[in-house]
Amino acid sequence: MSDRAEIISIAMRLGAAAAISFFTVRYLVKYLDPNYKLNEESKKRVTELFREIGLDKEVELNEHEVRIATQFVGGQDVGANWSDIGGCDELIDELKDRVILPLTIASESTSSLLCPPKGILLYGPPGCGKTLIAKAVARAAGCRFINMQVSNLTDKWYGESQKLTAALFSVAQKFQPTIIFIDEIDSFLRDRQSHDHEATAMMKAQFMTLWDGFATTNDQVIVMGATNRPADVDPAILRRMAARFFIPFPSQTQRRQILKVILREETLAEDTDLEAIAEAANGLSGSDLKEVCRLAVLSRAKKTLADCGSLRNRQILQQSDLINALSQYIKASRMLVEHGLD
Ligand SMILES: Nc1ncnc2c1ncn2[C@@H]1O[C@H](COP(=O)(O)OP(=O)(O)OP(=O)(O)O)[C@@H](O)[C@H]1O
Repeated sequence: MSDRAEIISIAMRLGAAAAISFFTVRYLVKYLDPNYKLNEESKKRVTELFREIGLDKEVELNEHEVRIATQFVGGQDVGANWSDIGGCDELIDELKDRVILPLTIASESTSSLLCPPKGILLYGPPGCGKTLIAKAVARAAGCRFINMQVSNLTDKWYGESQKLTAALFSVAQKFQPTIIFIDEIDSFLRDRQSHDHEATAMMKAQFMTLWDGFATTNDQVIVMGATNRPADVDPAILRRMAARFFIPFPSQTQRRQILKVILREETLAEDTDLEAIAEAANGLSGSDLKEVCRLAVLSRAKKTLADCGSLRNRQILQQSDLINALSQYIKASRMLVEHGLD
């Protein structure tokens, strides 16, 4: 074989070896990376979500930031409006003064005392509208809303949780103004305990350090937590959430207002007495009232179907529909208590 042919043959063998190595390494990286599939799915979800939210700015995100960005609330969910909330007028006024106003004037204000609080705690019994109110605040203030599921910050691989926690704050900063909402903050940032797993303890410490970092800048990133058990929240966290709002069980007047909001798109019979329903619904939360209304509308739909064969001519919701739904709901709740499930 001539020298030339030999050189070509060596070059071809080297090329083939390089190609095989390249594809082998690529294959190994792809299938040995435990988060490969998750990262690919996250990228797709984020692209879709950003389109929904109207986020068209080109921002570089690393793989951890992409996973966090899937927690942005978009589409239907982001729609909470003040008018979707019943019976909380005083609270809404307070939120407008203490949170929305500072957020909207932040860019023109020269005093650091005018900046919005970096931590907000919404506390009170379950189902009384904490999440609803948090979303409405984000919407009114024109903020991005990250509904942080704590499980998304915990990763079984060493060091990943810290990278995800760092990504949470960097994503929030890149898309500010942002509200990071953490439901049941007591279960994540609960009183630090000696038996906390080392990685969990490190993540909590890092969370607080990053949060403190934001507290001293002009970045508009707010951590908003909700809890039914404020006494279980780590005191260090409580101290960082200087703005606290109590959302209690609604009073009778508030229950009537909530019913009015929930039923605003229904046609009610003229003699409907929401005050009487509100009185009989003593002790129920906003979420309970929503279920009562759903049951009432459902039973009316069933009657319409039986009478007319279709829902095209929907019948008017009667007081009796609401009364029956309420007693059905209360009866079921009592059974839950009797069976020790509530
Ligand atoms: N004040 C209210 N006005 C209108 N609807 C309400 C109100 N409070 C609760 N609801 C209804 O109940 C649902 C559940 O409320 P939400 O999830 O905000 O309660 P929560 O206090 O965050 O509960 P949890 O502590 O269990 O997370 C809401 O989506 C809404 O439909």
